[in-house]
Amino acid sequence: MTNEVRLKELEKERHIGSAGVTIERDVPQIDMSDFHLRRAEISESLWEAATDIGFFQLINHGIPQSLIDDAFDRSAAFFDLDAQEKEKFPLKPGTNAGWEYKAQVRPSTGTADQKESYQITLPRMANLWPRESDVPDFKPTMLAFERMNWALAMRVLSCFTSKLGVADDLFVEGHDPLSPQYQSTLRLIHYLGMEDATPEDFKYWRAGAHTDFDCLTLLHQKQGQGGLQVCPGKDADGRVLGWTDVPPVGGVITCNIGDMLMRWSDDKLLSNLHRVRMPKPDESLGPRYSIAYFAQANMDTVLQGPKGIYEPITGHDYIQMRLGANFGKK
Ligand SMILES: O=C(O)CCC(=O)C(=O)O
Ligand SMILES: [Fe+2]
Repeated sequence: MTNEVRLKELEKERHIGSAGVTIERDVPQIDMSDFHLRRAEISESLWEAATDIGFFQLINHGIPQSLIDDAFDRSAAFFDLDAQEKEKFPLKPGTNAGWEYKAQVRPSTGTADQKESYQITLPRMANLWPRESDVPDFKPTMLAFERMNWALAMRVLSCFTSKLGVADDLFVEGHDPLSPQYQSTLRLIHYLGMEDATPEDFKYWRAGAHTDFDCLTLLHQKQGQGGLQVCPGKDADGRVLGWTDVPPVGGVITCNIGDMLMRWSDDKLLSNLHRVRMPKPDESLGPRYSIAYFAQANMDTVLQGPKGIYEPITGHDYIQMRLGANFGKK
């Protein structure tokens, strides 16, 4: 990979760690019901959002609420295990699989996110699943949830193909879940409760400002557990344009375009900054749980935009470059 590639995406993350101002903006809601009948209309709305703010929320998306609830419930049960139990499933740098505690340092802030996470990247899960007796139903719930998120992500991505002028099945082929090269990730996240925190602790971020590495992120939030803020870019002088709170509504899936798709679309689809702030004094200080599915093109997928303005890069090389900058690999 060239130095320009390395610099462009990573530079975007630097110098953006400060609090900034808050601005109210609409994050478009897109109704996915009757998808096959309404495909053209849905595709228009998705394109409009993805080429503008880069964020949108899906409603009537087809993932059953009972499965979302089960996934959050099993996630909390996993994080409730003692640290020495969770340490049996360590995240190995560069793998996006396993458990980490305050290990992700964002280039924008230089400090670790105040969270723990457990990541599921299916071909890399040997010895990383908790036992059935420790967290009953964890694996079957997560396998079902992972696959439904994949299917929804592919549905959304397929809506971009005709406008981009690429093959209808480009993204589905490029994220083939049956391939050993599959590297999309389901990440369970637990932001630590702040009930016993000191004023000093509030100087950190639950998740520092960043853009995602992937093609498309599907983020599940819990009703009332807010903090996610998005920023649609910078002005001509490189100042961020202000942060917008994304209301946490249960069952609604907040989506954003990631850097991999921005590059693959020759910068047509926009990957924008976001972060998770600490609760304010009048907000709940309790823990926050979220679950993100990151659709990341398979390791052997070659990312090359239709106009070819960037040099081709494999999914493998792209993700490794970004993981190295966040988890201190290499
Ligand atoms: O937990 C959230 O609301 C956002 C998480 C996020 O942006 C990420 O993990 O990339
Ligand atoms: Fe993110």
